[in-house]
Amino acid sequence: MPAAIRTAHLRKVFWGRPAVEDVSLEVEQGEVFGFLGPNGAGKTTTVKMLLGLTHPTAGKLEVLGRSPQDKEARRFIGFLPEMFRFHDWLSGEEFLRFHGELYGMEAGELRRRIPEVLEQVGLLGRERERIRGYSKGMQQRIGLAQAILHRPRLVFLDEPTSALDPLGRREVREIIGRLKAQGTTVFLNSHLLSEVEQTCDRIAVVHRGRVVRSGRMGELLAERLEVELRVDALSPALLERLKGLGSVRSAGGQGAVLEVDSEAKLPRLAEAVLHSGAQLYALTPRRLSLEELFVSLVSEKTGRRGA
Ligand SMILES: Nc1ncnc2c1ncn2[C@@H]1O[C@H](COP(=O)(O)OP(=O)(O)OP(=O)(O)O)[C@@H](O)[C@H]1O
Repeated sequence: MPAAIRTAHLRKVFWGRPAVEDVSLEVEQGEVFGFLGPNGAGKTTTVKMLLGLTHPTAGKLEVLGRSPQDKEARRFIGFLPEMFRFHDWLSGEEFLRFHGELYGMEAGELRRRIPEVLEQVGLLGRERERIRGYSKGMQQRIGLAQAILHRPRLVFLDEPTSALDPLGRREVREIIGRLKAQGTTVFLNSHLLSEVEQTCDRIAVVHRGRVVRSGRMGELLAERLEVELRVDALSPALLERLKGLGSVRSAGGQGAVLEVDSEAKLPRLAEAVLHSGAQLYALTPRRLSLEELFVSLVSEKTGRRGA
């Protein structure tokens, strides 16, 4: 089975300025893959190359084992663009029928499939209304229905929940879960990191056009820990030792909070305290959330926090 997406050293330059410097990705079929990065990192440009909407300046890419320009490959791909807003004079049903015909679906199949996807996205009963009158959340739902209508093997979702309330977001997470259960690959682009954390199997973080980190969600989150240390007295010598073991976030008279890159550092922290002659009252490790990991990764490269 070919990878759903494979890129090697993908690069795109607009008017002499690189939007994507060097992106190598491998997404297996059936995975939910999160593609993350701060504004302007090159995510949309990468997705456009994967969809065959813009040509790379350099590098290689394959989607479902084929070139994105290949018409056959396109039949198996679904796409929900960000800020989805067009054909709003059509009713939801007309809009889906129009897209189904573009995908080459037969009339009978469309009659069966349209109510199914409307149900999945929670719009059954509203399909006769014009999209112009839909709320932002309903517009995002009809866009999602369009992206999955032809049962794609690979679906690109660009900020699929930005206009949805918490219930709507949960429903989209459920839809993504069902797509995964059916073996569909989902390539998700989102700034809502708590959602990505709950939804994705693997992620890549892109920054200034380069992949700065990628891997399985669980493994990436296990890589870094925040540790709270409490001691009877934090001497300058102990503080120096702590700085050698991790990145100190805050330090006071009787404690410090620092970030370390593995659990193996925990006994070494305890040793450092004991060797300094201080009394260890507490050593409390905590895993970082995806949002904290993201901020940490991006700010390491730029010196910017709170991205
Ligand atoms: N058609 C274009 N012509 C010139 N520059 C472009 C074009 N498209 C994107 N860029 C530039 O390339 C860089 C990457 O943009 P891109 O839209 O890929 O980022 P992004 O990661 O999707 O950002 P966001 O999260 O804000 O959507 C930006 O500096 C952008 O201004």
